Amino acid sequence: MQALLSVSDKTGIVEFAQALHALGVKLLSTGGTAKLLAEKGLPVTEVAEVTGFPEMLDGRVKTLHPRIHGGLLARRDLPEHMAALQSHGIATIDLLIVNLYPFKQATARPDCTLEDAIENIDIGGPAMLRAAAKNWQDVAVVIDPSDYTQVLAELKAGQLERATKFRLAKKVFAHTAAYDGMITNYLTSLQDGAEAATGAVPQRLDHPAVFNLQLHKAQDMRYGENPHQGAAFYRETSPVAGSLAHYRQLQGKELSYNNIADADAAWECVKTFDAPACVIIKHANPCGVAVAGNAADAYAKAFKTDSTSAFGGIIAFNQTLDRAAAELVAKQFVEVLIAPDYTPEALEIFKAKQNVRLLQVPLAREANPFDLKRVGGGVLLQSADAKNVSAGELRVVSAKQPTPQQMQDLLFAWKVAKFVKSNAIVFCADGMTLGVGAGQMSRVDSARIASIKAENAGLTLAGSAVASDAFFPFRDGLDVVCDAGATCVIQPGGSMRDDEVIAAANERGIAMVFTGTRHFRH
Ligand SMILES: NC(=O)c1ncn([C@@H]2O[C@H](COP(=O)(O)O)[C@@H](O)[C@H]2O)c1NC=O
Repeated sequence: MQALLSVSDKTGIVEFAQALHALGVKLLSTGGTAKLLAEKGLPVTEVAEVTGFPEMLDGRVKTLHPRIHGGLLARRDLPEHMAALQSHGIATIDLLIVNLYPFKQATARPDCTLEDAIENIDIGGPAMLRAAAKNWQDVAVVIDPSDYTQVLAELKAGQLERATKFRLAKKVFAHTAAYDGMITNYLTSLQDGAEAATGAVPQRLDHPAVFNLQLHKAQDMRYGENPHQGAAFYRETSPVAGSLAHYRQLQGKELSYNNIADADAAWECVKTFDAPACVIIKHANPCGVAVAGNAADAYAKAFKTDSTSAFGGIIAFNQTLDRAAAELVAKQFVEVLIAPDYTPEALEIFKAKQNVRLLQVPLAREANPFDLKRVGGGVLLQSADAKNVSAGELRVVSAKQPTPQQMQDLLFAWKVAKFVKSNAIVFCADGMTLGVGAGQMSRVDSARIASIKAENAGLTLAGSAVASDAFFPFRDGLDVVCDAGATCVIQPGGSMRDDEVIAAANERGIAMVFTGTRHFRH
């Protein structure tokens, strides 16, 4: 058996080659890899010896030769193929271990010139990978050091399983597709004229002309948004730290499509708070959000907002879920719970409720690199709404100044409003939501609904703070929230009739602050 080793990422390659050698496998290798193996005392034949050509053109041509590609591509079951190899003195290559030039790492460097990027496009590597993967029945191909262990174990047991060889081949085509996708994303993101500026770091457009994205199936689902729709959950190759895709399910039934969508809404919202927070989501909207001194108190407050809607909700915490919080949550019907961690006592409590899906997601606040939304025949791509307004950015536009307590409530309400579908109106006080109006076509209706919901929950809006995700186009919406009892309002401002709305705030004697940014969410 002959193996060809040619790797840029040399992690584990020496140990792997030593084990192959111990199994009697003949080692063939390219420049840098061969040098490393030889230094470790392994008998290795350089590819250049086989091809009869030195590696040339700064490594651009090393393995691109019939003596290599013949050895990879010949079908062992076809006598004509084997005869052709024999007549040309070509030996078969039965195992290929290749990983590619680090294009991603190179282009991530801020000083990467176009020339650097181009030199990091691997040519010979993908050619060999594709050749071996095409001939997967006869050639095993390994691109990922994490596969070394399994390959060795099977070789030691006698031979590589057919299923393993097919899995490795599929992995190769996914990998080379992603690699070419990455190159295309980079090149088509370059501004016109980038090709002229030799030695300079090229200007890049925010959105490439061709956008490739590779997603990996994490799980099939019983159905999609509705039972007649099929569905699966796909994960990015490297999801950002702290994103839902990193979840570990500790117990409970299989996650559904709606569970994952709602869990994401809950998790993204709860992550924005520093204090212990709890978010209860129903149909992608928060129906209760609160901060408190601990997780249990945060839950108790969040539940009060709309205990009817909280039934069967998706509940997220930004703190370890402890016994006190678990005991409270366990009293209600909950579909999914999300927390950075659970104490053993909390886990014990949910053991008796095996239907509850418990997700553990490591907490980190990195924003997603982009947002993507399907439309007929295409997708809309935008940067994530990562804007978090700070107190310093707010502009008080009313005659009345908000008190420090009001300012705190306003900022809390504003954070929540960002996660409520537009038009969003959110009444809050003392770090909890009192009434949430979501997804209405009219802002006035949203305001009315939010106040009706607070009334239904028996919560007073007297002295409350209100957030509106976008500006009040007229004073009518403001009048509704004032009539309900709000004494301070936070909104982006920017309406043609801001003057009218500010005059209304002054007339009603409330404090109003502008954020300068809005948070539409559709
Ligand atoms: N040009 C070629 O024929 C060629 N053959 C293999 N490579 C790559 O060379 C790298 C290994 O090089 P070395 O063993 O010299 O460190 C691998 O990433 C492999 O994918 C090549 N390099 C680039 O195209």
